[in-house]
Amino acid sequence: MAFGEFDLIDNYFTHRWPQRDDVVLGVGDDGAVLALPQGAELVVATDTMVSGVHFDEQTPARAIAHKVAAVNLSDLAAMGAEPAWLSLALTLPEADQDWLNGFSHGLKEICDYYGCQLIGGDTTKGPLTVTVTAHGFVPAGTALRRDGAKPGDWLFVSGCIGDAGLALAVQQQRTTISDAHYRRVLERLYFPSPRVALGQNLREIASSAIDISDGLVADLKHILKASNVGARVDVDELPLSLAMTESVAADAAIDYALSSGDDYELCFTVPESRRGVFDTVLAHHPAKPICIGRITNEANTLTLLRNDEPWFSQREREGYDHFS
Ligand SMILES: Nc1ncnc2c1ncn2[C@@H]1O[C@H](COP(=O)(O)OP(=O)(O)OP(=O)(O)O)[C@@H](O)[C@H]1O
Ligand SMILES: Cc1ncc(C[n+]2csc(CCOP(=O)(O)O)c2C)c(N)n1
Ligand SMILES: [Mg+2]
Repeated sequence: MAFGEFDLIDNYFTHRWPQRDDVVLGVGDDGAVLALPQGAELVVATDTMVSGVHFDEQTPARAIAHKVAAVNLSDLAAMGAEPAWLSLALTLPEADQDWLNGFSHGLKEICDYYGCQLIGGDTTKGPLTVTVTAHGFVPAGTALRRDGAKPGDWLFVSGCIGDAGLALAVQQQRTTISDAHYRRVLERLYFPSPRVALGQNLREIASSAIDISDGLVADLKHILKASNVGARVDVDELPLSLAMTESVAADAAIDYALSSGDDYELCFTVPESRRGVFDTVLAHHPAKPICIGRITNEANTLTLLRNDEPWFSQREREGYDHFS
C-alpha cells in the first residue's frame, strides 16, 4: 500500500505529543496559533543537523531526534528560556517506517520530558536533514544574552566538556579507548542533556551566557566579542570526565575540552555581586558548574593559563566552523 507524505505526517507527527493549553491550533493547518503568557517575551532558536556533517550513517534515528531537539533546547537554555513548542522540518531520502518509528519515539521522549508540544513543520524528500525550531519564553527583560559580561565577572562551565569530541574521535578511528568509556562518551555525543533548568535559574544571576556547540574557545569568543571584554581561563580547572582523564593524556584532554564541541554545556559569567545568590541557588541544584576563570578588560583577548603560565593548544583548530 502506498505510504505518502500526508500518511507520514498523520502517523508519526500529528498525535502522541504532550498537549499544551497554550496551543490554540497545532499540527494540521497552514500555521500554528499559540498563546503567549502575559508579561512574557518569546525566545526562538533554529538549528539544523545534516547527515554526514552532524551525524554519520550508524547514528540511530532515536538519537538523531533526541539530538536535534536537545541542541535547540540548549539554545533556549542559554537564553534562560522555558521551552514550550517545537517545529520540525524533515528532509528524508525515503519514507522508511522503521526509521520514522525510531525518530518519532526519540522526539516524543524528549518532548515529554520537557513538556514541549510539536506544533508544526514541513516534510520533503531529499538528503537526510533535520531542522528544529524551538520556542520558549522568559519574563520580559530577563533573557540571558552574549553581550552582558563585565571585567571582573567569574567565568563558569556547567559540566564536563570534551566527551562528545572524544566519542567522535573513536568513531572516526582517530583514537581508541576502552569499551566502557566509549559507551559513556557515546551517550554524550548521541544524547546530550540541554541545561534547561540551570539556564532558567541563571536569569537575574548571570551577566552573559552561551551554549557550547562549536567548542569552549570558539563559543567563549562570541561572549568576548559581543561584550567587548577578554577572559583568562585556567585550563587545569576545565571539568573533565573520568572517561576522558582515564583515556587520553592530560594535554590531549585539555584540547578536546577546549575545541572539539558538541558538548551542549553552558558557559556563563557571574558578577561578584551575584556570587552569593548564585552559590545559594546552586546548593539546591543538581548541576555543579565549575569556575574556570575570570573576565578581563582586554577586549577580545582570550588568555589560556596553566600554572599561571600562558598555555598554547597542541591543535591548531579552535572550534567547529562549517566553512573553514
Ligand atoms: N541563515 C541565517 N539567517 C539568519 N540568521 C542566521 C542564519 N544563520 C545563523 N543566523 C543567526 O546568527 C546567530 C549565530 O548563529 P549560530 O548558528 O552561530 O549560533 P548558535 O545556533 O548558537 O550556534 P550553533 O549553531 O553552533 O549551535 C544567531 O542569532 C542565528 O539566529
Ligand atoms: C559525523 C560527524 N562529524 C562531525 C561532527 C562534529 N560536529 C559537527 S557540527 C558541530 C558543531 C555544531 O554544529 P552547528 O554549528 O551546525 O550547530 C560539530 C562539533 C559530528 N558530530 N558528527
Ligand atoms: Mg545555529
